[in-house]
Amino acid sequence: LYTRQRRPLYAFSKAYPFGLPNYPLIGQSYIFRGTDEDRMNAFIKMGDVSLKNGGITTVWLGTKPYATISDPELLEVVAKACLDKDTTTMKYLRSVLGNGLIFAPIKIWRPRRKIMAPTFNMKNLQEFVTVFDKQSSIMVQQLRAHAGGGDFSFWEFITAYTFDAICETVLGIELNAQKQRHHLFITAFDVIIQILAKRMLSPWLYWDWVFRLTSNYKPFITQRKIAYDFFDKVIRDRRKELAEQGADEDLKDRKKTFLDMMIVSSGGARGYTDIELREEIMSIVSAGTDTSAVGTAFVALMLSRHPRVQDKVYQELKEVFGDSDRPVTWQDLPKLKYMEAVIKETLRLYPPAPVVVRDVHETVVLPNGATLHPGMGLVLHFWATHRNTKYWGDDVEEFRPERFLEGPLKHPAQFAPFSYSLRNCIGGNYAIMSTKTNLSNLLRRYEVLPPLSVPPDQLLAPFRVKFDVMMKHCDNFELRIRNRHNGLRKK
Ligand code: HEM
Repeated sequence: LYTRQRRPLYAFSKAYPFGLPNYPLIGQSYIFRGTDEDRMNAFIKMGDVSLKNGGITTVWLGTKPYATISDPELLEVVAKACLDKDTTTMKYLRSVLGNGLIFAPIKIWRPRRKIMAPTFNMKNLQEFVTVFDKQSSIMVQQLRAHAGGGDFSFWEFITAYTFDAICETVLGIELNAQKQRHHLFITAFDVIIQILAKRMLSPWLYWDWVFRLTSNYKPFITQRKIAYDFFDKVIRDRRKELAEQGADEDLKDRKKTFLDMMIVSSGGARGYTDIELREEIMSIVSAGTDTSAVGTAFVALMLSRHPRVQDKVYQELKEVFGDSDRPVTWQDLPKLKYMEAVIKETLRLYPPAPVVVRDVHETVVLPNGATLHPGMGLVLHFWATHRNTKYWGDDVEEFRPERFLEGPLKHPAQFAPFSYSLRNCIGGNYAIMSTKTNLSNLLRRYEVLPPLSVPPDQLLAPFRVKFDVMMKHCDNFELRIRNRHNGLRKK
């Protein structure tokens, strides 16, 4: 494997070493052995070494070296120069999402991003706030059984909320995941993600013939079909409805969904095929559900550990809503400035997508003189960038939302939970608006408290986290809630 073309890769790795043995065929991928928590710890270790080495280190996954970046100045350059996702690890996600925006090769990605971008404009997002409000009010109702009770997992409530909100805004259907639980389609999604996460970080499963021999293959195929059938039916029904109305270009009088808008913006009946539509719709659903749920759930955990911060959020809610339990409107959201700082500070410490993996196709010279070469991979390490003391100061591990209210950051790429540059998250504003609406309803009704299972002297310890295709809390986002007796809610 040591050929002349690969010489620069070895030279790079020598200049920015990770410091662990690099074995033939598996490289350093053995650091990802073990549980989901071990996998996240391996990513954290990569980030720590990168920070210690001035924001860059090299980790070998199989026979490919990955430059791991944690300095915003370097991150800014590579995020712009290397737009293609890493084929080695991401092709397995493509085996489900096809050429959907999130993993599409760059040639397909460009025109598709142009079609999707306008559907996320602010006016459309504002209309979705009524859906966020309706669905989060259901969540608040469902939580009643736990008010004043013991520890419970917030995860199942918040994940059902995001599924309901996403399915209504994207597809225009009421999934009712919050009321029904265990929806066939959600189970399918869960199983697919678990299997893909394992495959992506296990080079020995990269060969299809090996994967086919494992016990994961059959459930993967079965669940993928369930997911496809679900989306295909929604798309067929929607097309039919639009055709029956005889005006698939005119959405003026109906409540818009991403599916409708995508049919229109791709060119109506002459635009996206059903498969292309399914790819795009599945991309939004899969990119938008777990990420938002993880983000909001970590905010709730943080508030449960930081009562003074929670008090300030509550005071702000009182200023905006007074004593009313009225629905949240889009006009309320920009007023919740402190809440926004709390959300950002949580995303800084616990970014739901802690890393993004890209490919290097052309030579790129970095501001520190390092040169990336074709054949390398790239890890944009947001977790570590968010802990870079050069930009954040020595209190990086502290939860201090005020840092987002103290004027502009030192570098635009030092805070990148939604990634950076052209291929960043298209749903960042959607996520913040959905989270703010959800928290406004949750926190007007309940106070969130830490779980009794965690000893008081451990409450401010960093959370134990794990990685499937996303970062999550090892203890399933356990907390307690209590009704606010002095509260705003009259019901
Ligand atoms: C807290 C919530 C969220 C986080 C932390 C997050 C984070 C990210 C990240 C890190 C990427 C990868 C960007 C890259 O490769 O550099 C991404 C891409 C994407 N996200 Fe999000 N996301 C969130 C919510 C959402 C929501 C709510 C939606 C849709 C409703 C969404 C839709 C997408 C799509 C479609 C892409 C692919 C964009 C492209 O490749 O052009 N995300 N997101």
